[in-house]
Amino acid sequence: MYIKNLKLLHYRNYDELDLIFDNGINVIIGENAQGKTNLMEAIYLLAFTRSYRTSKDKELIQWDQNYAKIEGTIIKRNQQFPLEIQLSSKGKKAKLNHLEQRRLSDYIGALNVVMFAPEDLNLVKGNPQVRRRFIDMEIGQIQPVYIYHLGQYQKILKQRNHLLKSLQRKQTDNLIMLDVLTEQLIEHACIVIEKRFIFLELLRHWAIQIHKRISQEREQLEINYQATIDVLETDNKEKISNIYLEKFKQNRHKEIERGTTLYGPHRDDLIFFINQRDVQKYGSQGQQRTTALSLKLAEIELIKQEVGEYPVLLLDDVLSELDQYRQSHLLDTIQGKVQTFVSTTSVSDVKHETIEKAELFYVENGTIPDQKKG
Ligand SMILES: Nc1ncnc2c1ncn2[C@@H]1O[C@H](COP(=O)(O)OP(=O)(O)OP(=O)(O)O)[C@@H](O)[C@H]1O
Repeated sequence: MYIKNLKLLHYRNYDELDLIFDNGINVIIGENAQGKTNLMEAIYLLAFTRSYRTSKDKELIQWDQNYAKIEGTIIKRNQQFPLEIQLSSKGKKAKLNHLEQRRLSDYIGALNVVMFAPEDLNLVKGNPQVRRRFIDMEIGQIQPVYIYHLGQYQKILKQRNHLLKSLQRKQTDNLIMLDVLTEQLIEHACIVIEKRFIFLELLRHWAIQIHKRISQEREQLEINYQATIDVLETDNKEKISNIYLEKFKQNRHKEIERGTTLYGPHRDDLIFFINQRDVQKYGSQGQQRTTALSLKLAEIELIKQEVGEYPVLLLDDVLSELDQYRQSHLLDTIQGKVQTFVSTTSVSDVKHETIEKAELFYVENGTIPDQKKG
């Protein structure tokens, strides 16, 4: 799939923008603070309805305006799909084929995007939240129903935590309510964890072989899921549910004492091993980068496998962070099959052969003077 055109209105530092893109490589070039990342962010927003930089939609609206609009047409299975996001003080609207989609899960998945930014190099080294976000976003765009279950899980988790806090402070003794919320929580936890296991198996399939290739057959990558309960990836939902039930039963006092939910997918993590050693603890910076790159490339292949088309790739300021070898590997892999947006302050950061074939967009203070108008 690819994005044919993008229109921005009052978005960040873009007053009005109307661009046509190449279905190959598009390079966004500009000095610092001109609007390169804002453009990448707009494409990301079109896919996920939210930014990866802020949770406050208000920040996305141009300072002196009270609404913003992002429109794009995607081409998928040789058909055109218009997408639109409207932001205002009244909230957010997401339209697919000109029709407003009330449920997030009815919109997400229309446009598949894989984002690779310098923060992603932190995927291995960073905190567990970064890795959970990575799997949640990826599963969500392949299987939008996952977003629904995750949303329900988080909603119940919040209620349960609130109740545990009240129990801790002895403001209530409603243990029946705790049982009800625990049961509801487990129901969605099981679906979340089961979908994560399925995703992980697919991710492993691609990431391990890609990592092997980038490391020139020297390194064997392993990816483990670390849960807060003793569970096997082969366990079925019923078994997982029983394990959770038992865990919560045994630790009721501990949870009340701490005033929070101690078990569940919101506390799970991924652990990466190279040649059987924990990469987070023992890996060199290079090995951590190769792991992050392998995961991103695996994601691209996985989406192709599950959705039937390659996603759009956003490389936000990340090429300069990769050495020549890793950059070549990345660009050679995607060339000719994945529509890619590369942002950079200097064309010299991007391989010459790539620049030669790319469409170039020069950004200057929220405008692209030579834009190819849609
Ligand atoms: N809501 C907004 N309204 C108007 N301008 C904004 C808004 N939010 C951010 N900006 C401006 O957008 C610019 C930043 O753009 P962006 O983050 O895309 O920079 P960049 O070109 O990627 O730069 P760098 O190379 O430094 O990352 C800044 O000048 C900032 O002040």
